[in-house]
Amino acid sequence: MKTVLTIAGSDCSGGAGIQADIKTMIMNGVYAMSAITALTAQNTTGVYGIQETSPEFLDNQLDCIFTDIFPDAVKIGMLSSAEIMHHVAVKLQQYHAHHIVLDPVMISTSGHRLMDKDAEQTLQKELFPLAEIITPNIPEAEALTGLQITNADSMEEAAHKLYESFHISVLLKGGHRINDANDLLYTNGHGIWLHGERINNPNTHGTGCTLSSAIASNLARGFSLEDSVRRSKQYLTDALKAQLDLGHGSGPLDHTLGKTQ
Ligand SMILES: Nc1ncnc2c1ncn2[C@@H]1O[C@H](COP(=O)(O)OP(=O)(O)OP(=O)(O)O)[C@@H](O)[C@H]1O
Ligand SMILES: Cc1ncc(COP(=O)(O)O)c(N)n1
Repeated sequence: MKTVLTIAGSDCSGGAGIQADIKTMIMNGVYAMSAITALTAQNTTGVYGIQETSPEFLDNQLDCIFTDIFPDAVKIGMLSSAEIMHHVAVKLQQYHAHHIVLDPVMISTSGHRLMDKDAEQTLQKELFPLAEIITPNIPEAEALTGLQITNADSMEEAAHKLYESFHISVLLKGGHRINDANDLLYTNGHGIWLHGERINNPNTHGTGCTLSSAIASNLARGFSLEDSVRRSKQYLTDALKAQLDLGHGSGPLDHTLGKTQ
């Protein structure tokens, strides 16, 4: 069985973060492991507290994982501070980790900051160079490029700029636009539009975590980057289509695709 590690924050309500990642990995046919960067107290209505893991304890988790069950791919999610980022970068280099999928989680859907503003530079300088692909949403791509993204052309411009600046593949997610669910994969010097079916479902908590974990799972299983992204987008669409409705806010996905109902 192929193995995947998520380095991310815990969402106690189970919709995003580590919990969404592990559910996704199991459903995408890999063995899931986790190194927890922070505990969050959150639910479908918002984020009510963050307790960061100490950098030394994060090192301890990563050492335990990499010296025993080596991951075939790594997904990186919430990293709340520059210090945590630095420790993750050092360990990933020390162990020659590969197939790294980096979701630059900055602000939750509910509007809460999950990454210190002054950590954005460290993310770009220390972690982007290690990644095979980054998966920003539109607000994150705007923050990273300084461009305003209002349509398909400006999505292409921003993805191209990120690709040129960091020499890595980019999946610019279009979920924040209201009329479609089209994402742009920029790789090997050109953009590929992935046209998605917009599902009428207000419960989208954890879509970004789910997509990046599915991509890491598919890369671990040996699929090409483009195939991994396409398969993952289909999995996410199916999870939205299952129409789970839990909680008082933007609820979680049905990672089982309706199979347990
Ligand atoms: N209503 C929807 N129907 C179909 N696909 C969707 C819908 N909303 C979002 N998506 C898809 O979900 C994925 C994540 O997109 P989005 O831009 O929402 O990322 P995100 O903001 O990082 O997610 P998160 O909500 O976890 O922060 C993309 O593939 C996007 O196209
Ligand atoms: C621990 C953790 N990681 C990531 C997210 C982003 O997910 P979303 O934007 O769907 O709230 C989150 N809310 N919590």
